[in-house]
Amino acid sequence: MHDSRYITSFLAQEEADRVLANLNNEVVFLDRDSLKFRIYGKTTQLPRDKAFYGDVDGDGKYPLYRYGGDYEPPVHPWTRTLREVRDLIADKTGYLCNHVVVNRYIDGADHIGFHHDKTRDFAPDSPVCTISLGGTRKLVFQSKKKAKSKKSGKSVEPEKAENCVKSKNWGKSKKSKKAKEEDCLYEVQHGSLFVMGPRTNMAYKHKIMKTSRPCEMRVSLTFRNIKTIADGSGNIVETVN
Ligand SMILES: O=C(O)CCC(=O)C(=O)O
Ligand SMILES: [Fe+2]
Repeated sequence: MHDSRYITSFLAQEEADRVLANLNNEVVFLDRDSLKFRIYGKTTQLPRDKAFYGDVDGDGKYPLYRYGGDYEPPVHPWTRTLREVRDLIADKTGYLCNHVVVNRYIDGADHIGFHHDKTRDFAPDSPVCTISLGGTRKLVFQSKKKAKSKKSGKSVEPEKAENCVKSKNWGKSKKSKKAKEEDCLYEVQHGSLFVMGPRTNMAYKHKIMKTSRPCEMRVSLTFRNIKTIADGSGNIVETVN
């Protein structure tokens, strides 16, 4: 799909197991109550856990990723394992990231709805590199053009993508009417890397679907290269290009 890539076994099974076990000890997640947000006038808890880590220097300067919430959570210095994975991605793909959002989906009810990533703080043309750990979940893309054309009644062909699996009854049963609206579905599995390019993020919305099937906890590491740097008090001090 456009400029994205899905690499199933970026980390070997044992390596992915070790990374997940280490992160369970190292990462401190924010309280879900601190991440409450308003939707349609109602205050709702975020349906996943989050934590922010990255390049925090000796003076407390850190990469600032304004992702759209009212509250800018603190960015902690890399843990040993997060830095290790960041370095591995840089070695293998050439993408050097200075920031990661760790998402934890405890069960199938935890999810992230359709959205595109806010890019105002991204280094130009940089991708989002996502490592998946734990339970397999469905990552779904829907083209913004198609969502629009649904309103205008015009049809738009979905793009063909490599490694993009379709659900079993994709487009067949009435139940999967929703699936017809989705262009591309990846079953993001333990140890995989999804590189979402800037053009994909611009042309598509993405989500991690809810599921009613039993599923293991999933942790995703969403690495980004952030150009906006803030000081310890949260004031923007520089923009690196
Ligand atoms: O958990 C994932 O793989 C996706 C998370 C995501 O889309 C985001 O944090 O913006
Ligand atoms: Fe996202």
